[in-house]
This record gives sequence, structure tokens and C-alpha cells, in this order.
Amino acid sequence: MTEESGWPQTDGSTVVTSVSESGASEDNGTAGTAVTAGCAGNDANTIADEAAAQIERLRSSIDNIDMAIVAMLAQRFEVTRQVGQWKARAGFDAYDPQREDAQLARMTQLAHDTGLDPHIARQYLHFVADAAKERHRSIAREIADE
Ligand SMILES: C=C(O[C@@H]1C=C(C(=O)O)C=C[C@H]1O)C(=O)O
Repeated sequence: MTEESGWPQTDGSTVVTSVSESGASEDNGTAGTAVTAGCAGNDANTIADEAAAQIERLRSSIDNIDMAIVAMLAQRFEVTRQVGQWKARAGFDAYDPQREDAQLARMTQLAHDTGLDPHIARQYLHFVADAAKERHRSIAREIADE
């Protein structure tokens, strides 16, 4: 049996981020072994078919995760755009090192807690914060030109 889990949405739907086999997968394994017993060629085919099916299933999970990440990134850049407008109006610098230090510490901890390589979490933060600051500077130039 296949079990899906993911992120609940406000409309009651779920963004499926993980699909796992339960119980039935052991049955499938047994059936597969029985059918291909004693024939290396068939074994190879069965493994290739199983691998192709599993990869397709996992890739659909990857596609859902990527779509959720991109949708959330769009929201993040909308919020940082608003921060940029306020900074530009007030004449604040785009770069806030204290804020970024606090974010880095929180993301590094989260990475440890969730089993993600902390280097990836830090790369992510640098990437989005650098892009946000670039946009802040361009907003500041636009406001200065008005
Ligand atoms: C968005 C801001 O501006 C910059 C970008 C940040 C970010 O993308 O998280 C964090 C700090 C600032 O260097 C902010 O100050 O909140």
C-alpha cells in the first residue's frame, strides 16, 4: 500500500512531499522473487522495472517539493520587497548583519535538527539574502530617482 504525506494547505488539500510503501511492498518483493527465481536475465529486468517505477514515484515527490519551494520563494521575495521599500523610504542600509547572523544561527540549528547538511542551509540563506539586498538597492535607486 502507498502512503502519502505532505504539507496541509489552507484549502484542505495537501502538497504531497513524500510517498512511502507500507506492508504491501514486502508482498511485492516476495512475488517478484518467486517469479524470477533461477533466471538472472529476468532478475535484472525485474530490478530495472522496479527501479524505474520507484524513481518515477520519487521524482513526483521531488516535483511537488520543488513547486512548494518555488511558491514559497515567491512569497519570501514579496515580503523582502516590502522590507526593501520601507528601508529605502527611511534611508536604512540594505544589509543588516545582525539580522543575518541571527538567521544563520537559526538555520544552522534547524539543519542539524532535520538532518540537512548545514552548509546547504547556509548557502540557501546567502543566496536569498544576497538576491534580496540586490533588489533593495535597486528599489532605493528607483525611490532616489523619483
Ligand atoms: C530582508 C532584509 O534585508 C536583508 C536581507 C535579508 C534576508 O533576505 O533575509 C536579511 C537581512 C538583510 O541583510 C531584512 O533586513 O529583513
